[in-house]
Amino acid sequence: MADQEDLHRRGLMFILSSPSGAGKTTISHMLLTADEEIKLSVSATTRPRREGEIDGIDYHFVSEAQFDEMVEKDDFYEWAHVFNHRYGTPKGYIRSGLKEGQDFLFDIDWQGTQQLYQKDQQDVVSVFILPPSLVELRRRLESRGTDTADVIEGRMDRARGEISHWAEYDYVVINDDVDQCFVKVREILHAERMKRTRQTGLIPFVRELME
Ligand SMILES: Nc1nc2c(ncn2[C@@H]2O[C@H](COP(=O)(O)OP(=O)(O)O)[C@@H](O)[C@H]2O)c(=O)[nH]1
Ligand SMILES: Nc1ncnc2c1ncn2[C@@H]1O[C@H](COP(=O)(O)OP(=O)(O)O)[C@@H](O)[C@H]1O
Repeated sequence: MADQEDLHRRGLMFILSSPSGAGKTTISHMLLTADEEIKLSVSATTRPRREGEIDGIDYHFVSEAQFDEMVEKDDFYEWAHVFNHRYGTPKGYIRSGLKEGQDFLFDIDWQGTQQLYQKDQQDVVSVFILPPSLVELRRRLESRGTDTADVIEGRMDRARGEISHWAEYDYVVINDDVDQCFVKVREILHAERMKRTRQTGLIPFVRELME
């Protein structure tokens, strides 16, 4: 019989993706505040820090040379080019955390999502967040006030391409009202945790019930 250690549920890799500006950072923060059992997988990026972002909390902000070195050392689970910058998920503590049953939230794009699915089918759960319209998407990017007009145009140009990957995700949620969207995302997380195939820790308990 497998020992108790093996019977713990492995952690979930819970992915939120969306076109830029649809609200995944907002929903991620709400989820991380409401649910103490999930931690953010903090990505490394070569993009400049935005006002209000904290190094090591929102991202690990690294230079091009530091990113190159991490790629060479095979330090990433996955990495991708997005908007002229590079973003990657450091393996680091995620690997051991998952083994111990820690759930992680990933705010990554469709390229990263595909790479995680290739590596680890059964622990990945992916959610794609859609904006209610492209007009509203532009309004949100403008109202966020973190990007120049050129950068906003670039993000709008890429939005259609990103949305075209929606069918590769397990779940799709429209972020019209932010509170309603958050509740839906949280319900997905709760339901996925209870999936029978993840409840290996219950095996001894169920055996006892059947005796
Ligand atoms: N593949 C991959 N994508 C990432 C990673 N970290 C962030 N991203 C994605 O990079 C894109 C740009 O992120 P960011 O510059 O923070 O802008 P945002 O779209 O406004 O949140 C988003 O689609 C993120 O989900 C990562 O580690 N890997
Ligand atoms: N449902 C919503 N209704 C109105 N504004 C929203 C909603 N969700 C997010 N926002 C706002 O839109 C902007 C972009 O959201 P953000 O979470 O940064 O998007 P992303 O991480 O997908 O780029 C932010 O200013 C945020 O406060």
